[in-house]
Amino acid sequence: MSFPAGPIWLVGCGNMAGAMLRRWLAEGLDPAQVTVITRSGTRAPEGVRSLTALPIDETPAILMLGFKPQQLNDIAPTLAHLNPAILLSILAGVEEQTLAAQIPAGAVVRLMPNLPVAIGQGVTALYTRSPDSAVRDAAEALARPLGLAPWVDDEARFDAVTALAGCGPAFVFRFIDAMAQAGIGLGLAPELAQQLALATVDGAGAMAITADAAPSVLADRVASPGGSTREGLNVLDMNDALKRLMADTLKASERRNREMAQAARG
Ligand SMILES: NC(=O)C1=CN([C@@H]2O[C@H](COP(=O)(O)OP(=O)(O)OC[C@H]3O[C@@H](n4cnc5c(N)ncnc54)[C@H](O)[C@@H]3O)[C@@H](O)[C@H]2O)C=CC1
Ligand SMILES: O=C(O)[C@@H]1CCC=N1
Repeated sequence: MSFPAGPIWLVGCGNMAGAMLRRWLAEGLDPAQVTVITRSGTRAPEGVRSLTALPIDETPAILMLGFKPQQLNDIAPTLAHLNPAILLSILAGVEEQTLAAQIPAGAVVRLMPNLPVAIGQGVTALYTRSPDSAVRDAAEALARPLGLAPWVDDEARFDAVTALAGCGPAFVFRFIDAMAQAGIGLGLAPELAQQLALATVDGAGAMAITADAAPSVLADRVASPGGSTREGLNVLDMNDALKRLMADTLKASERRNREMAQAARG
């Protein structure tokens, strides 16, 4: 699947949109197709045009919103005349209808990427109401080089997808950090503890992806009867401690996505 033709403009290009762009370029997107528009004139990758204001008398084929959801109501009026064929939004929470009402476009596609897209191992969930297969193909052509690219049929589930996969890397990073800190607490040197935690999460994740059993079963395979893993699992499992913590974590993120959607609706 090749990249869509025509000019691609990114309005806002910070941590997330910047990671997507770097990966697209690494996978062969022509930098001459890309214009980045930011408030501060971000230093763009080589060959990419970087501006602090919209070009006059030009229209992108694809316009991607990469700023914060809280900025939509200020920035949208400045984009309302562009009428791109496809409007892509990575804004957490903000619904398709809110976007379509503020920024006219041939079609709106919501993307929910996560940070590991930078290395092609991310998740980019997609949602659109457009039945146009050319629109869906173009969005997928951009999402696929970033990693897993599942379509979500029900927009009402997009906040949950965002909580799990969009925010998820932060929760995993915290977990790695907590594991390393716990190792330090047991007397390991900080550098070794961090190395062990990182390699363990890396190896366990890679194994879980290709394994013949679910992660819940794999956990039991590590736990030799009467051994030390079971003692540790008993702590995580007591009163479903970890499950409850994770449920509360995702609920809080999902709720915040809904709040941002509500604020953008006005
Ligand atoms: N950081 C993440 O892991 C993820 C972020 N997102 C979404 O990505 C979006 C951006 O988040 P981050 O990259 O984390 O934030 P960020 O703060 O790193 O990037 C924001 C960008 O918007 C630009 N900007 C600010 N005001 C502007 C204006 N008036 N006109 C044009 N550009 C302007 C900034 O220069 C910057 O490039 C948010 O909507 C967020 O919901 C979605 C999934 C994951
Ligand atoms: O924190 C945020 O709002 C964004 C959404 C998903 C990840 N980061």
